[in-house]
Amino acid sequence: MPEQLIIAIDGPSGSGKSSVSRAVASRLGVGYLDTGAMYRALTWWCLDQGIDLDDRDAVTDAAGDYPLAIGTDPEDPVVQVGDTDVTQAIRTPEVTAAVTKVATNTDVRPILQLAQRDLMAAIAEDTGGCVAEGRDITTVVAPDAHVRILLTASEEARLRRRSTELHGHAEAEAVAATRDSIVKRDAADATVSQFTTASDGVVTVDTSDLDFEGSVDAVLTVVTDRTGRVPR
Ligand SMILES: Nc1ncnc2c1ncn2[C@@H]1O[C@H](COP(=O)(O)OP(=O)(O)O)[C@@H](O)[C@H]1O
Ligand SMILES: Nc1ccn([C@H]2C[C@H](O)[C@@H](COP(=O)(O)OP(=O)(O)O)O2)c(=O)n1
Repeated sequence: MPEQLIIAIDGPSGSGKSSVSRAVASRLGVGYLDTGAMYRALTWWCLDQGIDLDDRDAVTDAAGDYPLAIGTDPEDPVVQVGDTDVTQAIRTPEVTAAVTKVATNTDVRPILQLAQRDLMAAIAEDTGGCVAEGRDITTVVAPDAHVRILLTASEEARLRRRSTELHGHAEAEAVAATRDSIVKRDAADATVSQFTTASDGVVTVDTSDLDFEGSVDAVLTVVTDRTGRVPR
């Protein structure tokens, strides 16, 4: 059994990465890293500072020195930039619409990827492990993780979940309003990361027909099979 348990989870928007990863980290008693929140917080910072997201160099400079403090407690992952708590602000439709410009800036990515590796090591040192989730964790940030999972779900299920989360229901109008933020963003994000099919050694967990607890259990089963670690 590895002393420090590193778990990498990738997948498209709405597959359940954040919520499932948090629950998995809690059940294993280890820390959590939401790498998407780092791209979102950088986007929020650029918008707040009046940095033009089309100015690749300016955004790259910001990536190197934005004052991010990311919470790694899976029960309460607070995100702060400077003195501002941006936990909610980074989930607004404005940031969601803009984040792809930052995430597809190929000069920004290596800077955040390096920061993510350092954070994962620090979290593992502190808590005995780390569950990190995003789009390129299994392939680029932590290809040596003890457990690597691609969390997927059908487009229909992902639209239904996000629509319910944002609008309280999944009626046709709400699903249509959600479509761009899922489908278009995934297509753009997929140009810089490989999260639509599993790379060698990455286990696919399809949650289309699972409820939330079922998804958590499916991931924990992979963890136990691979590492012998039994959740609490
Ligand atoms: N297996 C599941 N069944 C039903 N709802 C789920 C499932 N997994 C996640 N959800 C819900 O779907 C929404 C999107 O999940 P989230 O974790 O934000 O996905 P991602 O981080 O992949 O974008 C959340 O409201 C979450 O509670
Ligand atoms: N490791 C990562 C994590 C997120 N991203 C991108 C992909 C998304 O458009 C944004 C925000 O990611 P986030 O996981 O918060 O997005 P969703 O909530 O799943 O829709 O950042 C990335 O390119 N690489």
